[in-house]
Amino acid sequence: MGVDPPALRGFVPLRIQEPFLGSDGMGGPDPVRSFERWKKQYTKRKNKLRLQRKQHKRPEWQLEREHIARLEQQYPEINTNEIVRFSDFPLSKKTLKGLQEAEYRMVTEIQRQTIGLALQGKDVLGAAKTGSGKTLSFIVPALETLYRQQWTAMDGLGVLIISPTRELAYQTFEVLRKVGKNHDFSAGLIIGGKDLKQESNTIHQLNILICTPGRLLQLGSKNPISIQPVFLIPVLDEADRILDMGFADTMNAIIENLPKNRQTLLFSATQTKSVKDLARLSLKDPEYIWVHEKAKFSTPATLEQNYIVCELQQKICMLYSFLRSHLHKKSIVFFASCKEVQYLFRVFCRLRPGIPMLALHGKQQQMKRMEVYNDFVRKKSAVLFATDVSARGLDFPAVNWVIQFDCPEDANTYIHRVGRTARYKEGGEALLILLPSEEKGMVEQLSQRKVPVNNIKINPEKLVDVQKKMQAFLAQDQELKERAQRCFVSYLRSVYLMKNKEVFDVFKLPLAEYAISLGLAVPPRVRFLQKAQKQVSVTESMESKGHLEGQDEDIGSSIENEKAEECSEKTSVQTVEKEEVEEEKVVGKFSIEASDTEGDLSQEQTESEEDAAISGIPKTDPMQFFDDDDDEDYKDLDLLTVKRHNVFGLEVEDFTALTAPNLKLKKKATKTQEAKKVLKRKFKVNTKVIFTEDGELIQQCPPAQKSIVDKPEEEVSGGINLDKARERLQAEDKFDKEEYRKKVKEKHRVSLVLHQEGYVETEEEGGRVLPRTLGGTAGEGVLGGQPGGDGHGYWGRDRPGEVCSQGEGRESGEAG
Ligand SMILES: Nc1ncnc2c1ncn2[C@@H]1O[C@H](COP(=O)(O)OP(=O)(O)OP(=O)(O)O)[C@@H](O)[C@H]1O
Repeated sequence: MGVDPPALRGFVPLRIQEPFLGSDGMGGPDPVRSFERWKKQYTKRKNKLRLQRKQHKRPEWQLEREHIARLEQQYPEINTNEIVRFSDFPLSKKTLKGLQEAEYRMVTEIQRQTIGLALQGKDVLGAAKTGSGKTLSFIVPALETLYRQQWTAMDGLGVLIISPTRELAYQTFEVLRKVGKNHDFSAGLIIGGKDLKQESNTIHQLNILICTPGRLLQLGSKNPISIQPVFLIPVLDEADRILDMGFADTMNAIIENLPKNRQTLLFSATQTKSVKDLARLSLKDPEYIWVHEKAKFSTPATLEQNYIVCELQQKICMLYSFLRSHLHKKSIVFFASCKEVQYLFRVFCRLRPGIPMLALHGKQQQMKRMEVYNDFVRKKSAVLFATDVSARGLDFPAVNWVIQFDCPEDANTYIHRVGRTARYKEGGEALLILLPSEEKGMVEQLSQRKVPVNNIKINPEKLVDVQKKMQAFLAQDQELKERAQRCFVSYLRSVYLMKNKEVFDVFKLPLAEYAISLGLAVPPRVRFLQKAQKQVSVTESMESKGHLEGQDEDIGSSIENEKAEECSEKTSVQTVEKEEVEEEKVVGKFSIEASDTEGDLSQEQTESEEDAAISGIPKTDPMQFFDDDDDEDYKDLDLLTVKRHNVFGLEVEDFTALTAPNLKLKKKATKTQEAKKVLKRKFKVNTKVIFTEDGELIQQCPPAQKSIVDKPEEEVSGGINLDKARERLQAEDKFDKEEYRKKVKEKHRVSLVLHQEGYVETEEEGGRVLPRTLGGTAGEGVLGGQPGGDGHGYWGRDRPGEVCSQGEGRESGEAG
C-alpha cells in the first residue's frame, strides 16, 4: 500500500499485457525467477568491480605525481603564440582555481612570454611597462614549482621574493594570498617593523618568504640556516632597484648565502642590462624578455603626460591651485625628500584644499604606513604626498593623476612614478613640474627614453597665492617653522646630491625666494652648501692661478673623497627601504644642521625680517588671496585644468611676463649696503630712562656705559660710526679689566688679613652659622654677580639652613 506497483506507472504494463509465449509454447520461464537470476548476476559483477577498484586504488600523492608528470610532459611543448588564457598553460588545478577566483583569466603579454619559460626552469629577466602584470609572471611559476616538487611545510623555504619597499612586499603578499589560496604552502611577509626574534623564529616554517633586503639580511645573520635550503627560487621584483648602489652591500651578502641550486627570476619596468649585475647573480643561460622593447613609447599608451616649467618659488602655489581644481580626483604627488613631505603635508592640511590629504614616506612608523596605504587604496578621491618610497610597483586602484612636484632623479624614476596611474588598460594623466634650469636636461633624457611629454602652460591668473597664509601659520607655530626650515635644507640637499649636474644645479636656485615661498622670512643657513661653495671657489681660484700641478693629487683625492662621501650619502638618500634606518643618520645630520642654525637663525631671522622690510622685499603679492569658503572662487578654479596642450593659449613669454612682477623679488642687498641705507636715514636709537628714589637718572636701554669714556656723539647724529664704536669698545674693555683687577686685589688683601688675624667669631642668624666678615652683614656679598665671581657668593643668601664652610662664607660675605 502506498507504493504504486510498476504496472501502474505506465511502461511495464505494456509488456505484461502481451500474450507471453514461452519456449514450450505454453508461456515460457517465470519472469520473477529470471529477474532474480539477473539481479544475482548483476550484484556479483558489481562486487567484483568494486573489489577490483579497491585493489587498484592509489594514494593521492601518487595520483598527484601522475598529474605532475603529465604537466611536465607538456612544458617543452608550450607555444607562447598560442597562449591566450591562463588555462592554456599546463598549470595545476589549484593555481588555475586561484586565478579564476581572483578573476584573472586572460594573460597579459609579459605573462604570456615569461610564465612558460619559468615553468621550464629557466632563469628569466622580464621587463615590461608599468602596470602590465609582472607580479603574476613570477607568482604563478613560483607556486607551480613548489607544487611540482610536492613541497611541504617540512621542506622549509622554497621561494624568496625580494621587494625594495615594505608596501610593495605587502602588496605582493596579498596577490600571492589570493592566487595561491588553494595550495597548502605557508607564506610569510617579513619587512621589519616587528620583533626580529619573533620573525626569525617563524622564518624556518615558511615555504614562500616575501621580504625587503635589509630585513632579510638582518634575519640571515641571525638565522643563516633557515635561508639556505637545497633548492630555491629567488625572485627580485624591481630588480634594477634592488641591484643598484643603494642595496649593493646588502644584496651582495644575501647573494653569497643563496644556494647554488636555484632558478632566478628578475622583473622590472626598467630592467637592468648591466652585465656586472647579472654576473653577481650567476645566472644560468638567462632568458631576456623585453616585451615593449620595440614599442614606440616606454610608458603606457593610455597615459597622457605633460610638463610645466615653473619657478621654484611658485611651485607651492601651483600645486595648491592644481589640487583645488581637481577635488574629485585621486592623485599622488611625488617629492624629493621626507622632510618636504612632512612639512608640505602639514601646511596643506592647514590650507584646507578641500580634498582628503594623506602622506606616505620612509620616516613613518610601520603601522602608520600600512594605514595610509590601505586608506589611499580605499579612497575614491584623495591626494597622497609621497617620496619615492611609493614610486615603484604600488598598485593603487584608479589613480587619475601623478604629479611630480620635484624633478625625478632620472628617466627611470620618472617612468616608475608615472606608472602609478594608467595601470592595466586604465587611463591616467601625469604632470611634471620642472624648474627652468631643469627643463632642457630632463626633457632630453625623457625623449631619449621614449617618454612622450608635452609642454603645457599654466594660467597665472588662476594661480592662488598661499604664501601669506603660510607665513601666518609659521608665525604662530614654532614647530611648523622648524619643519619649514628642515624642508628647505632637505630639498637643497636632495638637489645637491643628484648625480646629473646638467639638470640639477643647487647653486642656481633662488634661495631667498624659495624660503619665502615656504613661509620663511629668511633662508636658513645651509652649511653643506657653504662648504661646497668654498670648495668650488678654491678649486676655481687654484685653477686660474695655475697652481694645480703640484697639488693635483691632494685636490684630486679630496674631490674623490667628497665624491665618495656624496655617493654614500646619495645611496642613503636613494635607499628607499633603508630610509627608516639610514635616513635617521642623514636626517640626524639635517636636524643637527637645522638646530645648529637655530640660535643664529632666531637672531638672524628677526634681523632679516626687519631687513626685509627696510630693503623693500615685497611681503605681499599682488595675486589674490584665496578664501576657503568663497564659492565663486571655487567655481572659478574649476576652470583651471592643466589638461590639454597649451590649454590657456599662452606662450612661455606671456607667462613669464605675466608672472614676472610677482616672481621677481628684489635681489637681496648685502649687509654693508643695508647698513649704509640705515646710516643715511639717520635713525635714532630709542632710549629708556628711569629714576631712582633719590631722583638719580639711570639709563636702562640701551645700557648706560659703565666706563668713563666720553658719551658718543652718534647718539645725536644717529646711525653707527664703526671706527668710533670700536674705540669706545676698546675703552670699555680697558675699564672692565681695571675694575676686575681691583676686585682681585681686594680679595687677596681680605684673605691675607683673615689669615693673619684668624677667623674667630661666628654669628647665628636664622638657624645658619655665618661668618662675621668684613664689610657688613654676613652673606650679603656681591662677588658672585660680578666679573670674576663664580656664583658661590650667593650661597650664604640662597641656601637657608646650610652651614657654609669657611672659604664659602668668606667668599659670600666678601667685598660687600
Ligand atoms: N592577467 C591579468 N588579468 C587582469 N588583470 C591583471 C592581470 N595581470 C595583472 N592584472 C592587474 O594589473 C594591475 C597591474 O599589475 P602588476 O602590479 O602586476 O603590474 P606591474 O607590471 O608589476 O607594475 P609595476 O611595473 O608598476 O610594478 C594589477 O591591478 C593586477 O591586478
